[in-house]
Amino acid sequence: MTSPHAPGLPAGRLVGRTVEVPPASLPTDLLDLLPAAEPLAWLRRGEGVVGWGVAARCVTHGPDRFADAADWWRETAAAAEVADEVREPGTGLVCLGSFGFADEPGDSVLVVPEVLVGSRGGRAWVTVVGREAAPDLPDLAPTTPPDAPRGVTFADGAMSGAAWEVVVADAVARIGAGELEKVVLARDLVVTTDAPLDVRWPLRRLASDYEMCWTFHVDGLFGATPELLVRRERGLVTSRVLAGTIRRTGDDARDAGLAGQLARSSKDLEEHEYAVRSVADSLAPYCSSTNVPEVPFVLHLPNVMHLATDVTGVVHDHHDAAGASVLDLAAALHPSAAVGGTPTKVAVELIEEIEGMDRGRYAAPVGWMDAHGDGEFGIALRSAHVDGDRVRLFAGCGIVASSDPASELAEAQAKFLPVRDSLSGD
Ligand SMILES: C=C(O[C@H]1C=CC=C(C(=O)O)[C@@H]1O)C(=O)O
Repeated sequence: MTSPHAPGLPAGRLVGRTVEVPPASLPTDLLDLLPAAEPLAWLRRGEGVVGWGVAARCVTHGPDRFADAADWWRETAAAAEVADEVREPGTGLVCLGSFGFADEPGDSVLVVPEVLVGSRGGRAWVTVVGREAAPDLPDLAPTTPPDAPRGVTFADGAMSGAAWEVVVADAVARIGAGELEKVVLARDLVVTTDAPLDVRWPLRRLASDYEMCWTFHVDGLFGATPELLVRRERGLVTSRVLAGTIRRTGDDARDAGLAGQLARSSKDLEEHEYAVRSVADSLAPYCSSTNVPEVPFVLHLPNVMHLATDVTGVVHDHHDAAGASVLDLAAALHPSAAVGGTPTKVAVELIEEIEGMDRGRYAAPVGWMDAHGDGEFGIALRSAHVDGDRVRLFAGCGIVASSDPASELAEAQAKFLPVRDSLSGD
């Protein structure tokens, strides 16, 4: 079920080129290049891709949303003619994408920008894509900065905090009764602003305040996620698994003690183990070898700390076009136990039954992919969906048998902070 072209887009094969540019000719912050209309971004520590304009767009939905998008991409890339003088992952034809969490409702989107600017390892490039003829290279100068959001007000989304605690308690009871081992429950907040939000404002804040996260925006979904669902680079696969969280206090000495507490917490280690196992099991059929560290490390973010494990592997047949693409891998991994639960099917059904909201594209794959199937997809956490002057923020927590509803609510509040703060006008 694909809609291959956005209304108004001309038909015809994609033609373009990638040229190398001196990094010094670009602004230090690639976000400064973005226009207000339909900006696209995937950046970490100043490296990654930004884009604008729509050369091609595909919308899928339903249980086959990943497979339909992968088919569209293979066909689109095979028909395209893009002269690539750089030949690195992320050069040549590239799309950015964001997928729905659940099979229904909601759309998943892939966009090929007309202009994409990339930067990695000291090299920078520009790709331009048009229909039947490659467009001229654009002037790469900073655009007019975004206006700060005004009149920002916050309200509960589908549920108040108190009602959500009752739902968490219900999940704990069901886990205690043996129905499942773990479920990740989320809630939403609704923000309204006086005028339509210019998403470049929160993007700049998130990229500078959460530089160890991947800051993204695709088709209204923006955020800064610490969790890389999967990276595929010339056949090498990496996945950063996060699960198990403790809030930071802002006092470095106390936080160091809390990090030790997190690393020894049986509740958090159990929650983490489910997430690592779900990722390793899902990658195994696609890889000739995988490496799963036995002990997690503690990832420090400004608002929270997480137990983290980097799982790595080598894709079968990666010299062959039949080798799994990063999108195939993301589809196989979604939803991992960091956002669904264990067993997956029971957890996803429980989420649908008791969470009381539509997750949209929160907690699902978001990222980019090139014509060789290399790319990066993160899990859209610490994220929000903007629609004009209305923004929906999301945050969730892994629930296991020993979870305490009040602590989980406090953890969810801490996970709202990155996007909340990014919307403040100062
Ligand atoms: C579901 C979220 O976080 C997941 C990822 C890392 C740690 C988690 C936790 O400790 O509960 C969650 O599984 C979220 O941030 O909305």
